[in-house]
Amino acid sequence: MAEIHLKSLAHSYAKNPQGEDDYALREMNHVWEQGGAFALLGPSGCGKSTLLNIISGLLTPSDGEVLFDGKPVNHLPPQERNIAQVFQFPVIYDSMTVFDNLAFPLRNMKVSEAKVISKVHEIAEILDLHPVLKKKAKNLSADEKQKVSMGRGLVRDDVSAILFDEPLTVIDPQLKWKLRRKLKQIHEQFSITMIYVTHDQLEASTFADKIAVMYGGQIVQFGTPRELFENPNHTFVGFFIGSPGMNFFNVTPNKTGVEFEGFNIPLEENVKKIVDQSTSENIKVGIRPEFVHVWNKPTEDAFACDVKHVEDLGTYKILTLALGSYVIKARLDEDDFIPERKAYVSFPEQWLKVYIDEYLVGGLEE
Ligand SMILES: Nc1ncnc2c1ncn2[C@@H]1O[C@H](COP(=O)(O)OP(=O)(O)OP(=O)(O)O)[C@@H](O)[C@H]1O
Repeated sequence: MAEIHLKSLAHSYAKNPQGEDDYALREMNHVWEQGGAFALLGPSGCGKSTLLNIISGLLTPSDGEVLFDGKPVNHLPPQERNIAQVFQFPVIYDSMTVFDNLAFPLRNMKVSEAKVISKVHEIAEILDLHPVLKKKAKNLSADEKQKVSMGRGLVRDDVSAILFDEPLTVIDPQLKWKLRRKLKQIHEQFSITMIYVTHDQLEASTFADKIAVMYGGQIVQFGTPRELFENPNHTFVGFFIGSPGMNFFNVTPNKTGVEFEGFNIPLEENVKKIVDQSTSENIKVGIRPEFVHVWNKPTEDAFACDVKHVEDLGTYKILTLALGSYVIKARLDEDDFIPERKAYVSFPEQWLKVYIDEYLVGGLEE
C-alpha cells in the first residue's frame, strides 16, 4: 500500500517540446493518499492513460518525479514498483486454467504452494470464480476473463496500488454494475490504493471516494462526487459532471454584478470585487439545471423565457428553455409545476458560480 505523489510531473511525447501544446500532461502536483479509492475521469485524449502508465512505470515522464511513500521511483521498472495494472482488455494466459492464471504472479515470486492455494481460493471466492477455477481461460466469457485479469492483480499481498484502465469496457452492460460493486467491496476489504480510469462519470462516482477530473493534460479538480457537483472548480467540471451539464453565460461586469444580453445578475460583494479587479474578458456565470428555479408567473429577479422542450424522464423532467439567445436546461421533479410555453427563471445566489478564465472565483485554484 502506498501514497503516490506526483511532483512537478509533466510529459511530452515530442523529442523537443516547443510549448505547452506539445505536452500530453501539463505540470502537475498531486497526491493520491494511501488506501484511497480514486477515479481519474476525463474525455478521450486528456492524458489519463499517459498518467497511469507513468505511475506504473510503463512510461518514463519527461519532467518531474513520481514518489511512492516519499521515495522516488522514476528509475524503477514496472516489475519493481509492485503495482498491478488491469487494462481494458483482459491480460491472461488462454492456455492455462483459471487457477494457474491466478497463481501465476505468486509462483513467479516463488511463494510456497500452500500459500498459493489459499490465496487463489480467497480471491476466487471474492470474484465468484470458484466454479471456473479448473476451466481453461480460453473457454471463459469476456467478463469472466476480465475478472481473472483483476484477480491476478489482487492475489499479491505486496502490491502498492492497483491501477484500472477502463476495466469494464468489454463487459456486458448488465454485468457492469455487478463488477463495479465487486471492486468497491474489494477495496473496502483490502484498503489498497486504487486508481480507476474512466470517461464515465457514473462509473467514477460509484467506485471512487474522490475523483480527479482531467482536462487538456491537467487535473482541474480533485474532490468527492458531491464537491464536483456542488462546487465545480473549472467550467469543464461543470459541463462534464451532471446530466445535463451546467448552464453557462458569457457575462460582462456592470454596477451591481454582471450582465448578459441585458439580463442583470447581482453578485455577492467578495465575488464582485474579484470580478472588478480582473482584466480578463473571459468571465462566465454557471448554474446547474437542478438549481434553476422555474416560476409560472413573473417574480422579482426572474427572467422571462420560452419553453422549447419538455423531456419526461420518469422521476424528473428536463426543460429546455430559450433565455435571450441562450438555450438553458432546468431539471424539475415529476410533481413540480411544468410550464408549457412561457416560464420565468431565477438563479439562487448560493448556486450561481462565477468563472474567470474558466476557473471558479473563490475556488480551489483561483
Ligand atoms: N505514444 C504516443 N505518442 C505520441 N502521442 C501520444 C502517444 N500516446 C498518447 N499520445 C497523445 O497524448 C495525449 C493523451 O493521450 P492518452 O492516451 O493519455 O489520453 P486518454 O485520456 O487516456 O485517452 P483515451 O481515453 O482515448 O485512451 C493525446 O493527445 C494522444 O494523442
